[in-house]
Amino acid sequence: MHHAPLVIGGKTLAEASDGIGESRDPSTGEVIGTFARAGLTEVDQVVAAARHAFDNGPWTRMRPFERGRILRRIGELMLERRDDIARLESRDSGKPLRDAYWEVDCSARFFEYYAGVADKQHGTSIPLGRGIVDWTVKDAIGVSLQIIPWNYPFQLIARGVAPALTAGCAVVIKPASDTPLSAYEFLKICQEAGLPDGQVNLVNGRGSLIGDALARHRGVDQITFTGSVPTGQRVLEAAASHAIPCNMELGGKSPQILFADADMEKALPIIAGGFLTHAGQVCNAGTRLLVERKAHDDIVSRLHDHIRKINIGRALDDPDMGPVINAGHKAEVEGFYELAESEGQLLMGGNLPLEAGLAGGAFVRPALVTGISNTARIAREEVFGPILSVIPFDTAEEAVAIANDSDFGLVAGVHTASIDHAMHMAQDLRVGQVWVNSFGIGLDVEFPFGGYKLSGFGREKGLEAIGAYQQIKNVCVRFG
Ligand SMILES: NC(=O)C1=CN([C@@H]2O[C@H](COP(=O)(O)OP(=O)(O)OC[C@H]3O[C@@H](n4cnc5c(N)ncnc54)[C@H](O)[C@@H]3O)[C@@H](O)[C@H]2O)C=CC1
Repeated sequence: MHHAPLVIGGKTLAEASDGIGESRDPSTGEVIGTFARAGLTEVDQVVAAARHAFDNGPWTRMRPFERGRILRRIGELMLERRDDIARLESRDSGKPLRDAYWEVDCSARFFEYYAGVADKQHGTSIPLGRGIVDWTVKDAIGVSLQIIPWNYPFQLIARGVAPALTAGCAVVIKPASDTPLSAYEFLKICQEAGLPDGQVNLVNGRGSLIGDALARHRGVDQITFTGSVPTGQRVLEAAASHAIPCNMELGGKSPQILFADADMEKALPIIAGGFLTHAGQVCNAGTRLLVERKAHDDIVSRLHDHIRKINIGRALDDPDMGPVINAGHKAEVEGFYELAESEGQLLMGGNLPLEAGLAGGAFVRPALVTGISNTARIAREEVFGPILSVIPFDTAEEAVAIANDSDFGLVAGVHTASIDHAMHMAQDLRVGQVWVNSFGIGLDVEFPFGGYKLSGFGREKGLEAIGAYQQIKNVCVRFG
């Protein structure tokens, strides 16, 4: 049985003021770990520890290449422990084992990548004429609060913490209570790699209690949040109470646009992966399939054949699709199936695992919805489950109009053999990222990621992410 303590200023605290929480395996419903649940007392302590590390600790004063060496070591240690971390993450979050391995590998890539840019954070020199020298420096912003959701807990910690440390920040991590376990593995790796005490701190606990108190805390200088739109809006209100900047990575209802000229054999697994990965519990899941009308019946029949064969099972057995995060979320997803049935035709797939031991799991079946338009609720609301809304279009202009007719704007996929269609879509789609004949390429940490509209603002990943953790200071010197 795992236990995740708090880690505050380098000290490990097995107990906390809000008691002990339990974490369940979504594949079986069984308790697999416990965690110390922080309350308001620990909120003050953890912010004080991070502030102390930032204001007085060695990290911000270290030469950037030395910081880079420690960051690189964190990535190496992740890869050395990938088996243990992946198995823990697979059980705690319910994602198939190979996806959990991907999550660890991707986390290591974040640290490798930002280790390499730690010593390349140059300012600029601004010409103002003789007798004046003006330049900018990139200062660390201070204490960064990282509020983490339950779908990719280990990877989303790495995605935010690596650039924050690269910039010289101190960090407080607040994981989601459904997946509290792997964050402690991350903290242990940081300590072993030689990260100074207090530079990264961990507090598990209730979002509405400590998440809110942390976001309002005057000792916090910046917030990176990934999660739902309503919670993100609450975090923004808390941040506004002391006017600090935020990176917001919220939800999506991302379109995949399929033209009849696309290579259907190649497009099919990409479209299916786009809405089935981690049982659809991915912010950038491609859950709206906009299909050129003449290809509609063919792709629906191919997709239905595909999802019929989906093998659903216990995450550690590495099935095609594992469970959703918990029984409450399963009920929500099933509510969306009822909605879909009332709005269009629901085509189900997959075999539910009914053998003994899996009956307590939060399993749902993958589904397609046809016979709807883009005004249907099922085509507009984020389900966070494996359900694909299929909507026909006749022209490229109509495809763009339907794709953009959404509250969200995270990513889009385009499947076509025509360079004109691809370029037209890339120019006109109001989303943060356009994939052509693909929908994700693996360990993609190098390019920026983030949304338009209700999908949020700010960019994660790539060189763009570091800016969130820096202040630009201008220095102007007159001489002579
Ligand atoms: N964009 C994404 O990647 C994700 C989106 N979601 C969406 O959110 C829905 C609900 O999932 P939840 O786990 O309830 O997500 P949530 O958005 O409520 O929680 C995300 C994080 O925020 C924390 N939190 C909750 N209330 C807070 C508050 N008032 N102040 C500060 N932090 C707070 C939570 O403890 C967790 O760490 C999902 O069904 C899905 O639609 C969930 C996870 C990831």
